[in-house]
Amino acid sequence: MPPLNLGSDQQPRTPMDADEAWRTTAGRAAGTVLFFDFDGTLAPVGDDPTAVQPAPNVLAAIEALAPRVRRIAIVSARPVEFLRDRLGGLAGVDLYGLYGLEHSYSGGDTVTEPAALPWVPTMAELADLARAELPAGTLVEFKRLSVALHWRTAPRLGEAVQEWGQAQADRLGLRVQGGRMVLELKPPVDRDKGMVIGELIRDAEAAWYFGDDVSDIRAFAAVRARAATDPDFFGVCVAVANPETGQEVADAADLTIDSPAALGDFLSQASHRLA
Ligand SMILES: O=P(O)(O)OC[C@H]1O[C@H](O[C@H]2O[C@H](CO)[C@@H](O)[C@H](O)[C@H]2O)[C@H](O)[C@@H](O)[C@@H]1O
Repeated sequence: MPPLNLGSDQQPRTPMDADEAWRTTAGRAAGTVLFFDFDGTLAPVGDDPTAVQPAPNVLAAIEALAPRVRRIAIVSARPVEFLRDRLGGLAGVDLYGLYGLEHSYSGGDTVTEPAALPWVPTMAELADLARAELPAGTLVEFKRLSVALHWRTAPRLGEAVQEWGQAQADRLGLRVQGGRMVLELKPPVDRDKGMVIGELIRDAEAAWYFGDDVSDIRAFAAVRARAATDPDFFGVCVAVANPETGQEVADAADLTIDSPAALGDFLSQASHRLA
């Protein structure tokens, strides 16, 4: 598949220069939505998924941007409660967890997609089975409505873990989502980052999406699709570089930023442009 930003019907009208892009956004800031993935975008990746924290400067930058745009949302594969814990101090930011199977608007209660709830017991059993059957070195992350199988600290296990995960998905009728040294098993419920973004930008005038991994490419595609049908809509897709799946993501983006810390600097500068 050609990179999304080179497809003949999806050619971005986005200026590739970030200064120009923020100037264009400033003219429609009240109709602008900013979306951020969490792991690898706001937070640097580490060995232990429970230990990661946002890069020091990103939360302050998002806080400064929030009053200047219509809406800010975090769209992640993490549960909403995890995001709330890590981003707790951020007022007025919407959280979409588990690829949109959960959400919380502006600090409100967490709402779960009803169609996913019957899958909780299956996921719990699957996590137990993974812990029992997968070789030592695999990290099993149970997220209530999904199970992530990690091999970051034991890269040699990647192939075996993916084979096991795919076999379980086939057996149980689950969906799989690949990522950075991780395979995730999810309920067969139609919800992904692209669907979330597509719904949230229906009446927006501009949107920026910042992401680092392959699941974020669907979100980029939703921004592109909106731009393709509305010449007045202004969409920008930004990749945060990663050494694993990053090339594919960068190929689909308008801009690439080096790291979560660099994203913090980029957003701080942006908040001055939207002032
Ligand atoms: O949608 P995201 O917010 O980007 O979440 C994607 C996955 O992120 C986490 O895994 C990744 O980050 C870990 C911590 O840095 C790292 O150890 C792992 O190798 C990465 O794949 C999270 O643990 C997963 O559940 C998410 O699916």
